[in-house]
Amino acid sequence: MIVVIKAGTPEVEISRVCDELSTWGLTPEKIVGKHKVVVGLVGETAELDPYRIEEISPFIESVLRVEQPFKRASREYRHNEPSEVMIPTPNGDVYIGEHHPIVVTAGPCSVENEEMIVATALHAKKMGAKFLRGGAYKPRTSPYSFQGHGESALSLLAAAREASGLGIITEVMDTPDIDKIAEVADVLQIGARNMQNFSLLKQIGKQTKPVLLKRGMAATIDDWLMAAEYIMASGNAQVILCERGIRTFDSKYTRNVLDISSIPVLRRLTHLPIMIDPSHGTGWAHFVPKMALAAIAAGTDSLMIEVHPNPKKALSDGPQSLTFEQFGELMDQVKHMAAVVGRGEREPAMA
Ligand SMILES: O=C[C@H](O)[C@H](O)COP(=O)(O)O
Ligand SMILES: C=C(OP(=O)(O)O)C(=O)O
Repeated sequence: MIVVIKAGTPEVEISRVCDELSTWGLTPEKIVGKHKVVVGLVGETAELDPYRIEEISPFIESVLRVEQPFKRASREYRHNEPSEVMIPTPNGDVYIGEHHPIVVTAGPCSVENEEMIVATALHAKKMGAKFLRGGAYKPRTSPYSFQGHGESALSLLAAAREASGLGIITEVMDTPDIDKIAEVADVLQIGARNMQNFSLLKQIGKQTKPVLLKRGMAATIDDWLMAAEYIMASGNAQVILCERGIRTFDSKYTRNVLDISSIPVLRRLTHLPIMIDPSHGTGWAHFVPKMALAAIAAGTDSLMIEVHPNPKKALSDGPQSLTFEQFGELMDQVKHMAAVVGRGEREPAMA
């Protein structure tokens, strides 16, 4: 349920409404949007009569039911206003959300050594990316495949952050690793394979860094939004949803099927920001640029692109990684497409 507060209502009156609703055994959450303040209500609201709530205060405009099972993640919960995630990085605060320029995250699948991760970070920065991606802990299909360098790769990510000023996005696979990864990462990634690891979701929701939640390869959009709900219900509302391709009957030409239609669907269902990963989505470097541009045209807020100094020698995901040169070309196209849809970098205002 949400309580829509009238414009211009004094703070003290909003607090009074929240205090009263707390005494009813509900958890009120004040959400300040660009146009409205709403109070989200979580708890046993099924039997509650909205008119009884409206009677609490003359400052209440309306009381609406949230019909979706994912309450906090639903678009209704913010009265149709998109949320944004703000991430402080050494190069400045980066916003990901519907009213902001397209943000690009780039980097290798795995952190292999200091030289390659720093070189990739510097190139990504030069081309306009805002985040460096790279796995220290790698979820691999085969136990015999390279599993990532683990903890020692975290200090290499820290070195790349320092050299480039880019924010770091890296995956957490296991609950005991959360704190040490959060010391280095600006955004914690939950990978496709862990999207429904509920104990991990609950723990990641208890820490304060933003979370990139990848869609499970066989997850419906409702499953995915319920996974986001787990994180939000544990206290962390800074969730970005990342579509990375789903499994279908046809895996002959692409590794996964990138569900571009999830973008407008998510827009309708949720206020959360969206990222698209065409690298895992297609599995082939050749297809990545077209799908990246299609994702911008369809309304994504951000992209995740795998880039490697020498994809042929990559320890993981080489075939889907762009070379530096290919990434530079793609970034030129991204800038054009972003401008076409009104999501280009804003020019600094003239003095
Ligand atoms: O991003 C890297 C993943 O670990 C990789 O895509 C897993 O794939 P694989 O282990 O099936 O090769
Ligand atoms: C493992 C990764 O991706 P996914 O979870 O989407 O397979 C990754 O981005 O490193």
